[in-house]
Amino acid sequence: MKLKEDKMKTEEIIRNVPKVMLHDHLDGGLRPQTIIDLAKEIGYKKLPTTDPSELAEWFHRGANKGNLVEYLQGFEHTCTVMQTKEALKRVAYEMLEDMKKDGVCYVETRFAPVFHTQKGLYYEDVIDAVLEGLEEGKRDFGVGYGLILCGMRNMKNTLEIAELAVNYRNQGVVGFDLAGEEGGYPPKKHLDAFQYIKQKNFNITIHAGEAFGKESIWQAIQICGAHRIGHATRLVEDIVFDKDGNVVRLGELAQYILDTRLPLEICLLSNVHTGAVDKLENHPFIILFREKFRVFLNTDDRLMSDTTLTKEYTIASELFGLNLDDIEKLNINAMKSSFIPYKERLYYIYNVIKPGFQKMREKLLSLKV
Ligand SMILES: O=c1[nH]cnc2c1ncn2[C@@H]1O[C@H](CO)[C@@H](O)[C@H]1O
Ligand SMILES: [Zn+2]
Repeated sequence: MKLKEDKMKTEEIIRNVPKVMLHDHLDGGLRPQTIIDLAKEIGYKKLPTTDPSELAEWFHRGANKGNLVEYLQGFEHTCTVMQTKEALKRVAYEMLEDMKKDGVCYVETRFAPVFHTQKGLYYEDVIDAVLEGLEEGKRDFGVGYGLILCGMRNMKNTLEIAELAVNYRNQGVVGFDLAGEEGGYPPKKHLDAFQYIKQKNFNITIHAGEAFGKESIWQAIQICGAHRIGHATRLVEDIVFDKDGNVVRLGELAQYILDTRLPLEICLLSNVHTGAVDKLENHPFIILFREKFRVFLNTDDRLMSDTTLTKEYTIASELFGLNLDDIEKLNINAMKSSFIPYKERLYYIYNVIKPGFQKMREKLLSLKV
């Protein structure tokens, strides 16, 4: 965005327009101070410091190693302090407060119930506590939410998690995801879980094309029936470029994804930290956006990737030259892709997102920037 710095900064503009986020891990977005408080309550000694900014830095350093396996190690600490109903509720509630500050009007957050039963909670206790925190957060901060339950690729209980997701469909759970280390754990190993979700007319998103190639994306869509893909970074492997980097031709998978408007949940910074891309400048997001794929931006793990949705969009604006219309388009893409009922999606688009962007345009006009 070409704006005069002294009038309104790009970041401030982006923070103040209504945004939608569909890929955010609840256990990857704790406030450092909350981790410190919760660790103290349970006598957890493995944190390196009780200083919140040092702790944030430590998590980020641990995640920023260029591979998914090391990136995922930090979750051991966040999950360890999320083993009571109170802790789960607090984290969920604070997440919505943080979304409000970030200018997010609707969020789909996700987590894996299997990581929260170390101290004897049942799955239902875990999910109830998270939903309670989300419901209170929605009431206090006015941010809409949907909850996605993650099955883990390296575990065998994904059908059970899929069943739980369906059981909670009328209480705030909107879909089922497959997360965790990608290499060596193809999604087709969890076909029973995906078939169950499909039979129940429910929603599937799958992490794919992050640490493994386009085959993983193909399998997630065509074998497992994913309605959305998390990351899909390596879909570029299915696009042919000329020597100047212009798109010459899409492969069959990329063409299918484009034509069927299959949503891609793009996470810029996280992809650099896990090594899915070598640097931000080389992220295929802008190619996919210009080719009119249904893409939008997300944070993935705010704590590990030291990010917010405002930051992701600000970086994209500065790096790839997005303007306000582009940012509106991306957020409408996100809302169209959400797992809530169609009429609710329309409500957000026409009553929240479009008026919010229009208000910002008028404000910018009045400032003559
Ligand atoms: O970028 C990612 N790729 C794959 N798995 C992830 C990513 N970020 C987090 N998780 C995994 O999802 C679980 C549930 O939220 C987290 O505990 C983490 O293990
Ligand atoms: Zn993720």
